[in-house]
Amino acid sequence: MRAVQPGTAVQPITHQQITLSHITKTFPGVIANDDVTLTLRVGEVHAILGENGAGKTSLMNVLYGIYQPDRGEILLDGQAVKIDTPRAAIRLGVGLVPQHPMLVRAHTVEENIALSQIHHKGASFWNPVGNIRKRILELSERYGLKVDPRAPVWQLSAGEQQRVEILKVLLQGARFLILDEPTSVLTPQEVQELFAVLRRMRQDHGMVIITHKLDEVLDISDQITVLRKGKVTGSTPNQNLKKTDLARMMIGEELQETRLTGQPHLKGEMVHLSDAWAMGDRGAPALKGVTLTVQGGEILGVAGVAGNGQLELIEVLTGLRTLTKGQIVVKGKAMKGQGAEAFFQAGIAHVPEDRNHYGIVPNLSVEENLILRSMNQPPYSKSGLMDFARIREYARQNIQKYDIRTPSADTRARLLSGGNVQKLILARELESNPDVLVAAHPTYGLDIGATTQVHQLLLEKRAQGMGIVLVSEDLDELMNLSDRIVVIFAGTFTGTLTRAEFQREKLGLMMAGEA
Ligand SMILES: Nc1ncnc2c1ncn2[C@@H]1O[C@H](COP(=O)(O)OP(=O)(O)OP(=O)(O)O)[C@@H](O)[C@H]1O
Repeated sequence: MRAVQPGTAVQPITHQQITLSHITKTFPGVIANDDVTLTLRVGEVHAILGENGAGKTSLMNVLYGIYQPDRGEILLDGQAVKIDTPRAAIRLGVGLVPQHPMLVRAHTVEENIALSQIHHKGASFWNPVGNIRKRILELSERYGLKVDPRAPVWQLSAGEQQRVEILKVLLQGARFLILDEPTSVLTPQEVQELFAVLRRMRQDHGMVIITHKLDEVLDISDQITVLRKGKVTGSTPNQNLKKTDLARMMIGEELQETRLTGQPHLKGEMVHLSDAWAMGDRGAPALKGVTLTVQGGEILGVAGVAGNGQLELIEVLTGLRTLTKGQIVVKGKAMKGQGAEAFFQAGIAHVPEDRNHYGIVPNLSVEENLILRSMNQPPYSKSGLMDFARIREYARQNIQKYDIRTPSADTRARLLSGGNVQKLILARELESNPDVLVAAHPTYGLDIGATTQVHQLLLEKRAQGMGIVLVSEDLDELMNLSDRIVVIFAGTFTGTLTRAEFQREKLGLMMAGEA
């Protein structure tokens, strides 16, 4: 076998296009992809748009060798190829940039990249890190992928970690890159940096990007393909298109924006947090003396660039993190030192940021996940006996009400598409009728139709007297829905704005700690 230095492709891959041809993929009760044909070309960013559950991720899993199609084939420059494992995909020049970086936090950038090269066909194990550093620097320079090879991963921002993931696949010799919702973990500035990198990479690569954000699709893509219920409903070059055109292609209707109107009907103080201090996971204070009040009947927006303390704030408000100093009072009761269950019993529900780890029990069914909060209580359980007929009816109603697309109530929650998992969590938390909902990025991963539906639900709940803490990085969402917006920066609040004061530039400066 020819000894090849790690990071060097066995042979340079010069293919110009890869085609998914007439792909059909079914799962029990679902046709995820129905006779789909799509071509990725070097020199193009190809966006795939579609509602939650439309089949975008399944199609990419076929391209990356995770799923085997029932019918159809993959053609590389017109020649049929077999991609039956991710390793086969990598060998043929297909790389996947995961949505959430999967790096070893204690290792450096170059160690992580070296690890990813170990399975590279013919790679040499001799001094892998030394060789890789040079290649990283070359690629960083070529595509503007700024990252320090010697930095430990735990010190990197989400955007930097994503760059490491991109470098990983480039060093594996990828010619075609799959980016599944790459902007979901990024700040607006980081999105622009990523797009600048993609524009430079386009000269040598073909890329497919999945995103629900229509502005981003218009900004970055050359070609747009829309999937609906597993089928391609249209494919068009990105020329003279507007957001409304994309919405119509996706859902067959005009885009509607939901906006809060009228004064809030305040129902009194539900939560009072005063001079709250909490430690972050890295052992430094993440919240430094913040004070806030949430009233019933209002939506309090929390704006900030990720990593400025919002995660810790959410955890403090839901009993997942203990205050090191200060007080938290829920409906007049001091709650400091109590756990998440006590907070839930006190009336606080939570839509977590990391839905797969904290939001669902993946191996339980949709029905079991829906009833998780209340299965031991009447009317679903009496004298220790569960009323399965009632539980089934409850699940049926909520699957319908929240439009959770699932083959059945018995389907394991982990088999739902990302957006439908999010709808399931929202259904469970909102139906527990809390006094306060702490919602972290509640529309993250949702298609535009579902986003509108969630916005309407939040406004309805506000009108019914629920207090809502809405943490989001989407300024439009915050400005459309909030009664007040508090801005968090470096663990402190840089100010609170009321609706009349909402202004994008002002919020941006406050988020950067400059106002
Ligand atoms: N391993 C699996 N087993 C059973 N069903 C699956 C599996 N993977 C996907 N599905 C189903 O296939 C359909 C398409 O899902 P997919 O994840 O491809 O949608 P998506 O367009 O990526 O959605 P989202 O925007 O919500 O991420 C869904 O109904 C989903 O439940």
